[in-house]
Amino acid sequence: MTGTLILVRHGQSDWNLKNLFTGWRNPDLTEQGIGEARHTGKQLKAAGYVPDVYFTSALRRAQHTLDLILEELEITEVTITRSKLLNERDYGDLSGLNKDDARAKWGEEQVLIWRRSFDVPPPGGESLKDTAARTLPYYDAEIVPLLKADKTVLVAAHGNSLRSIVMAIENLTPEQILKRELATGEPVIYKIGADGKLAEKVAI
Ligand SMILES: O=C(O)[C@@H](CO)OP(=O)(O)O
Repeated sequence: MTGTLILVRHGQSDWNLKNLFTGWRNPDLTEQGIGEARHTGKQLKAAGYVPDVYFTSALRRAQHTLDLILEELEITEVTITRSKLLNERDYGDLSGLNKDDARAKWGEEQVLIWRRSFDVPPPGGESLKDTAARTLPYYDAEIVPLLKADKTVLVAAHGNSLRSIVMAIENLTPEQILKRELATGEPVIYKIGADGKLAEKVAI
């Protein structure tokens, strides 16, 4: 028997569209982002997924994404656990800055290091390693026991908070996770075995 884990990055946010570092700032979805979230819900419904348990972050763009998925799944009676431990990586002093302006100021290479290195945090913010240090204990304590009990769990969260979980589940190296991008609204689906480890990655 296996549990099913569905990870969904939020749809395009207003600050994704404006090309701003977002982190813990709290923009909502754009019209495109709303469409992406609805599309995810429709895809999951068409594939027959009916999650038992729902998690999201403390940020609006992820919560709104989950609400839209639930609407498409036509699920109204639901308990949602919202935790800031699933929040996006904190971008610190870069939050709110334009990514192109940051490249012009600090150089392409430095900005890439801040964005995609494993353990170099942006000034005043979190590295992916720092993010994993809060997401993974939460995942292990709150989500893995449900998966071991054969539940289907949906987590609507963020590019980097989900990358930290994907890295652990797929046992990726820091070099491999650097290159892994999660598209807005694109679900990643895993079957997780009774040992809590990856049994199978499922295409949708
Ligand atoms: O701004 C952010 O919080 C993230 C996700 O959009 O950006 P990046 O792709 O640089 O990790």
